[in-house]
Amino acid sequence: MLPDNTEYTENTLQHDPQRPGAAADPEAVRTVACVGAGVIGGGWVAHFLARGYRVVAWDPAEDAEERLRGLVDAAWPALTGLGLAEGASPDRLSVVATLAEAVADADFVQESAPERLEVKIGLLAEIDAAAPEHVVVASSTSGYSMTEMQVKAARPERLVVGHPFNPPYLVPLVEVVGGEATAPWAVEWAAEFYRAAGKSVITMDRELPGFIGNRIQEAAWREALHMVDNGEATAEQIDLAMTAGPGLRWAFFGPCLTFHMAGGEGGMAHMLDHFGPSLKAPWTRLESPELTAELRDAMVRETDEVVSGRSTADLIAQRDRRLIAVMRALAEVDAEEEREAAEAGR
Ligand SMILES: NC(=O)C1=CN([C@@H]2O[C@H](COP(=O)(O)OP(=O)(O)OC[C@H]3O[C@@H](n4cnc5c(N)ncnc54)[C@H](O)[C@@H]3O)[C@@H](O)[C@H]2O)C=CC1
Ligand SMILES: C[N+](C)(C)CC(=O)CC(=O)[O-]
Repeated sequence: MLPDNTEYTENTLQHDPQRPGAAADPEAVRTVACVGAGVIGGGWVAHFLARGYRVVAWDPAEDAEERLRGLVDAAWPALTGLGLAEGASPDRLSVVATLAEAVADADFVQESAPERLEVKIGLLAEIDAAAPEHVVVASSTSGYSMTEMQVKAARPERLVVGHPFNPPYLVPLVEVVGGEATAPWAVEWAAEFYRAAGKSVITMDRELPGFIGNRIQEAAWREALHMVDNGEATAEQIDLAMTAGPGLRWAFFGPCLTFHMAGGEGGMAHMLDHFGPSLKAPWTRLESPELTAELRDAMVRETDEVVSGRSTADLIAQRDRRLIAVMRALAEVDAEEEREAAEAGR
């Protein structure tokens, strides 16, 4: 990101005749509006503040400002430990009384309101009506397609999905995808902006229910629900199976590379030839269980056992420390491998 007094002079995006000339360079964004400031909106606020942006937030809840400032204060030590951008400060946050004020001077808008389609449709239309016309607006939705959400906006071409992972101030991934009425420049702009803001970006060229990350983790989640529903495994066993098993590997090799290694020297080809037929057995029951009241209650009860009295604030602190530890450890290994490669002249 550029300092406050930097003037935007050059367009780094590929030329797109549809793109309004006034759209700021993604690298020159100074002010981000965050609409909705709960778990995810608040996490975005903390992230953008830590990257040195000015953030203007709006949330209709009465206690929103207090909650938001509490979230930022709780995240700040972790963010400081990771390294703040120059000038980054919680003092650069303003919480305003209206949506119109929040987006009036924004260079980018991140919407993180409740996951209800009618709320998203109405809110995106309101943001679109109030925000400067060249500004890209992203929704944090974890499931709706932009095609469904942009139907009432007058300028749907600048609306994109920017799907984060919790907490957005630590987990780097954002999935960016447009709807049928979104212009390609807006998708490209959002991806470049998120990269400039320190995120790891996947740009999707088509809408997919659940995007990519949720599609994968919800497959695991569906199986967890099945097992609890059938009394086959407890929440504690499911969590341990993941954290002491596949989850540990997935922090650095994804499921494809992990299973490539399951095939030894023969790699993925041998893995599929060897285990393919037997892997089909569990696939045959991959339909969603009914989320009955009983299953809901069993899941809540068992998860409470895993929580075992810890407060949400304690869990957030534990989660953040562990995420940072994993990220630091991986960064150290990366640096060590780079040094070794340089020494070996690779
Ligand atoms: N919680 C999670 O793990 C993730 C959530 N998301 C997405 O982020 C979005 C927000 O979810 P959460 O932060 O979890 O929900 P949340 O319930 O924690 O926060 C929602 C916030 O929106 C505010 N709000 C209510 N009506 C509003 C309106 N009309 N306009 C603006 N704000 C309004 C509420 O006061 C609340 O502070 C959803 O679209 C969700 O799918 C995406 C990734 C992960
Ligand atoms: C639970 N969730 C579907 C809202 C989760 C996400 O969308 C991403 C995440 O943080 O895991």
